[in-house]
Amino acid sequence: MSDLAIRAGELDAADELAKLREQFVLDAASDHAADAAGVYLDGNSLGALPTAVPAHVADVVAREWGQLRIRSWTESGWWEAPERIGDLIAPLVGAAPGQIVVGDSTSVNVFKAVVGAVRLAGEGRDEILVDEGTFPTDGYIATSAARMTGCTVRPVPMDSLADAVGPRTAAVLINHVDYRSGRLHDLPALTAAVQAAGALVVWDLCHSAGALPVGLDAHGVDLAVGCTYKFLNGGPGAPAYLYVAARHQAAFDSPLPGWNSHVEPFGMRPEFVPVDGARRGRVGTPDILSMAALEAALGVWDGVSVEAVRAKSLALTDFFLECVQAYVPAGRVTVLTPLDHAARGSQVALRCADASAVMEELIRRGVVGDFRAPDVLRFGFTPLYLGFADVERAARVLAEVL
Ligand SMILES: Cc1ncc(COP(=O)(O)O)c(C=O)c1O
Ligand SMILES: Nc1c(O)cccc1C(=O)C[C@H](N)C(=O)O
Repeated sequence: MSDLAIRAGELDAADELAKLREQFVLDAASDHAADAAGVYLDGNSLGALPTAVPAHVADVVAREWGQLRIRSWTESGWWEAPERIGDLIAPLVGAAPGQIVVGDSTSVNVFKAVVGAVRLAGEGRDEILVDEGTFPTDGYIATSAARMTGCTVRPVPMDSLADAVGPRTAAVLINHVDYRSGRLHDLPALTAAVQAAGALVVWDLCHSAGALPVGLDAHGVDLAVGCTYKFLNGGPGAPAYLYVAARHQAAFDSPLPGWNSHVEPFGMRPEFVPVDGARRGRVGTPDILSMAALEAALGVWDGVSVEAVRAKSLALTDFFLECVQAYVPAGRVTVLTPLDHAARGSQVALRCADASAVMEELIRRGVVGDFRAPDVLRFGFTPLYLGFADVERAARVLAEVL
């Protein structure tokens, strides 16, 4: 056994979060090659299945839908689900209750948040800034939102964002963690810089929520969105969420007012009168079955602190980098993810020739990460269910493949 494999065993033995792995379904019916136990490093794309989910979803289907039918909207708490589940996510992103509503996709919530931010910014501001490396959907939607609000959209490199924001800027849309490189952007400093110029900031938390502390309230963020199928393990297509800071809620003017965000949904009135609070971010009927899976998945967080998860995430990525350096032939990969903890999310991205073929072979051998064009191997680290032995094994298999 190598020194690193021995160290991995010691680190796992000392890991306070190691027990949480039992709350996930991992490797039960895996069909990967028998000589390599599976390592799931793609929780930054689709989190693993929490064991509590199937029974809860089955109950919602069989009893709440099957037997109670329409009564479940009131008797099973279906109607309140978007805000109730929003309040379960709130502590994970540092928000007080009453500011997060769950529903729709991240893309749709980006639209609500960006148009909402431009409207909140008021007259005389006609520019939306987006971070240059943004996940594509955010850029597409910001561009469309700009067309619809009479704004122009300007992609800016993150290092010059604080200088780029100015008196014409209405809103700035930033990915908290860059999906490709894993770089963590400085939310407190950038929020302050945007607001000092009189603009509003919208943070996309897809790659940070559930992996590291966000501190939405503490840092005075205006609006935020995120998905729940990555580090929150809500399942494929799980509903996303929208955060509107309490101080903006009364003036938040959603571009997608629906009957669910009406003050009196069952009044069936022709004119729209928005409801107060987080519910104003709703549009139509909540997707109850997906919400049921998400609600059960969030139970994993009972008694778990995001700070502990962050500490383990950094330890896992540090250890992976150390193993890669020790095992992989020099010069074969380039690390794209910042080494500085303050600038690192919960993934490691490696640039590598033939990255697509390399990832295909890794997956065949049971080490599941993903490939992002043109040449990036991406490995996501979910501290709730990954251990140090997994990490050591993944680096060893990578070296074998390379
Ligand atoms: C940063 C980021 N924003 C948005 C999305 C897209 O979200 P959705 O498919 O929920 O609209 C993703 C991933 O799919 C993402 O990584
Ligand atoms: N949402 C996804 C999907 O429906 C299929 C495959 C991948 C995804 C992803 O989430 C991709 C992810 N946002 C990324 O960072 O690349």
